[in-house]
Amino acid sequence: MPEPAPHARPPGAPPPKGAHGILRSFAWAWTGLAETALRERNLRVQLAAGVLVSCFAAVAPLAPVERALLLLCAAAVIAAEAANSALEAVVDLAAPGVDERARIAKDAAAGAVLAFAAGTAVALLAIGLPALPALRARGGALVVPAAAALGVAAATGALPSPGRRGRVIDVALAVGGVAGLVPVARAAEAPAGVLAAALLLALGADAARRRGR
Ligand SMILES: Nc1ncnc2c1ncn2[C@@H]1O[C@H](COP(=O)(O)OP(=O)(O)OP(=O)(O)O)[C@@H](O)[C@H]1O
Repeated sequence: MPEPAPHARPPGAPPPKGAHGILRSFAWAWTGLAETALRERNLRVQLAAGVLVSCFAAVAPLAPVERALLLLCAAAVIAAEAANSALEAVVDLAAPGVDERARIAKDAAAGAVLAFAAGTAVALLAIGLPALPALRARGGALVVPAAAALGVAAATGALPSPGRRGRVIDVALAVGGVAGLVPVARAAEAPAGVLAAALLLALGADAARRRGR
């Protein structure tokens, strides 16, 4: 049997740092989010909530900085949940059994997610409540976009959920989600929120594609 080259990487080992392009790094980061959505129920809930916040930011009459703040908050909650999941994995690797330091680390990381989520809720109230009279004035015109936003959120949260189901269900959820984005886009005052909702739906759909691989 031939000897392996002295500097050959063992199978499955990560490539040396800096030996790949920025697109490859982006793809791994995206994979990390998709796989976390498959594992963590909390992240699936946050993806769905992120869709609702994004649709609100798209449709409500807000200043650009208010829209940006809401979208940033939604992204921060998702980022915090991904970091929390990473920390849990590292803690389980370092301390597989019950350990007081493991508990402290996990609870502190969960607290970071809670802080971001609470901040987002407060920002939503502070920015969203003053916009309600203007939204109410648009009356029935917003019923369909609001129902569609709920549908997109439900599809985004359901796509990565565990359980055995046919691919056809996933495809129906993804197509339904895309169709739901259309009325939201039509009612939107700015495209950034629609783009954010579409990205979250794409993440959910990609996670579903990876399920059972
Ligand atoms: N190795 C451990 N040693 C001691 N306590 C632990 C350990 N792992 C978890 N715990 C405690 O149990 C709680 C729940 O742990 P679990 O891993 O189920 O987190 P979780 O509820 O899924 O958290 P999250 O919702 O952030 O993913 C932790 O917050 C922590 O208080």
